[in-house]
Amino acid sequence: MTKKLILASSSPRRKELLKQVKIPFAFRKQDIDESLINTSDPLEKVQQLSLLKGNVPIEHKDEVILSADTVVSYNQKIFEKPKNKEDAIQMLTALSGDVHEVYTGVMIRSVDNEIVFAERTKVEFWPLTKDEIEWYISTNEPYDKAGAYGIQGIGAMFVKQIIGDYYNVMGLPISRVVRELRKFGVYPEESFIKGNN
Ligand SMILES: Cc1cn([C@H]2C[C@H](O)[C@@H](COP(=O)(O)OP(=O)(O)OP(=O)(O)O)O2)c(=O)[nH]c1=O
Repeated sequence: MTKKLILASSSPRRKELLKQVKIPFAFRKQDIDESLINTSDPLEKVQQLSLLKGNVPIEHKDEVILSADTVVSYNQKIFEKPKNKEDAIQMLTALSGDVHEVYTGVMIRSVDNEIVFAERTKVEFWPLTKDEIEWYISTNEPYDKAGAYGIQGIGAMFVKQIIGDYYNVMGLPISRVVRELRKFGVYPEESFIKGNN
């Protein structure tokens, strides 16, 4: 029997990506205290945060919970969402003309199973001018995004090349997620690949 996916994330990108591959879901979220996680290792951090975010109650035995967390890592520093304009300027100035990594941690949990994993994508930025950074921030695109940019939006113009999953940068490595969800009995609607995993 197909299980019911519950997304424990308010990220519009994650909703969009699940819809893109036609996986139906409902939404359940609770506020978490992100300061509880204080590791400086990005791989550890996104996995621990996805676990914390996914700690919502399972209300029915057929439910499967999905949660995720994304950070940017550059030069031993972790960039989350910028708190203000200065923060965004600092992040984009650091990322300019260099390679950084984007990590997304994912947690999938049912009544009798749980997995946590993370994907890493390398992103290289073209050199950015001060004016370009100022203008970009004035569009307000950076504020709800780790590292102060959106690869899927205006931020696309900064990206020289990537190695790894593009959708991982957007906040959810969707092709891996689809494969892992199959193991939990969650499939795209009217799936022809059901039972074929
Ligand atoms: C680098 C990058 C990040 N992002 C987004 C993905 C995530 O939504 C966000 C990082 O914040 P997260 O804390 O991972 O997620 P969120 O606060 O948006 O949602 P929730 O905690 O409810 O799950 O940055 C992009 O949309 N594009 C990009 O290119």
